[in-house]
Amino acid sequence: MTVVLKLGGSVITEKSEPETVAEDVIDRAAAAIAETDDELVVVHGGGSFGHHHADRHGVSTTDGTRDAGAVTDVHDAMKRLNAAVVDRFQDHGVAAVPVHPLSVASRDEEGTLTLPSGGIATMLDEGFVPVLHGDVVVHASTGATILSGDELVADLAESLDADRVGLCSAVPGVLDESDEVIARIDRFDDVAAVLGGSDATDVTGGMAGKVRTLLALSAPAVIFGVDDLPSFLAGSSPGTVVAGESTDDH
Ligand SMILES: Nc1ncnc2c1ncn2[C@@H]1O[C@H](COP(=O)(O)OP(=O)(O)OP(=O)(O)O)[C@@H](O)[C@H]1O
Ligand SMILES: C=C(C)CCOP(=O)(O)O
Repeated sequence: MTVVLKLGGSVITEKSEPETVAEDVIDRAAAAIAETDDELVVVHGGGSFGHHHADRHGVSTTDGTRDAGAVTDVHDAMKRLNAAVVDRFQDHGVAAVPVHPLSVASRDEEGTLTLPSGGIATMLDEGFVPVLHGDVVVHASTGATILSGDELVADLAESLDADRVGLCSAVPGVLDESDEVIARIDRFDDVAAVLGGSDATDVTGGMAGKVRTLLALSAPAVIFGVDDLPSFLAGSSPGTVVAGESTDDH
């Protein structure tokens, strides 16, 4: 079983405080991940590391930069967060290894992502847990733009033919107007009215972007909070199941 798991930047960092890691949350995630026998790819978001640098330099998923210093500001911040995650995972016995998208991924002029996944597949075969992160990537005719962890998840889910996809976020699922968790989303229009951006500085779209991305996948995807991570990794679907029209379980 191949599982792609995103740890939201809002969960693993204190999103309101620049470059602050939520160590307790990373430790809880690591302990849960250490228990799974599945082949697991982890992707993490930017939280208080990537987004404010991107915002400061005016870089988004579509607005690019040709300023190398801006690229390294965003990328280096994400590498610092990635190193913190990988280190703590290894401390818990997880065979985590870092993968930095800037080094391998690119977008064409239309913004379509190419992320070679052969190395990641071999990491899985060899028992490693690749840990990727939202990043800045080169973009034809635009310089470099932001690649969100959510987009990475979607790309990897398809290229690795993942069986399950999970997004662990700061909320227990997608919430309706009464703040109740919506059990299942099949169509964007059914929930568009309750979907907002992110509470914090976030250049990649918050919850609305997440739901749109996940609806396009062929594997069923689940959005849940960190308390439900052990349950997700044990095979359950806590929180909100996002099952698009192309999803296998239809
Ligand atoms: N209907 C909704 N239900 C739940 N959360 C919502 C909703 N609308 C907007 N949000 C916001 O979306 C946020 C989750 O998106 P966000 O992009 O912050 O997540 P993340 O993936 O954890 O972080 P990052 O993008 O840094 O990786 C929630 O914390 C909440 O503020
Ligand atoms: C801002 C950067 C570099 C990462 C964006 O990834 P996300 O937090 O998953 O949206």
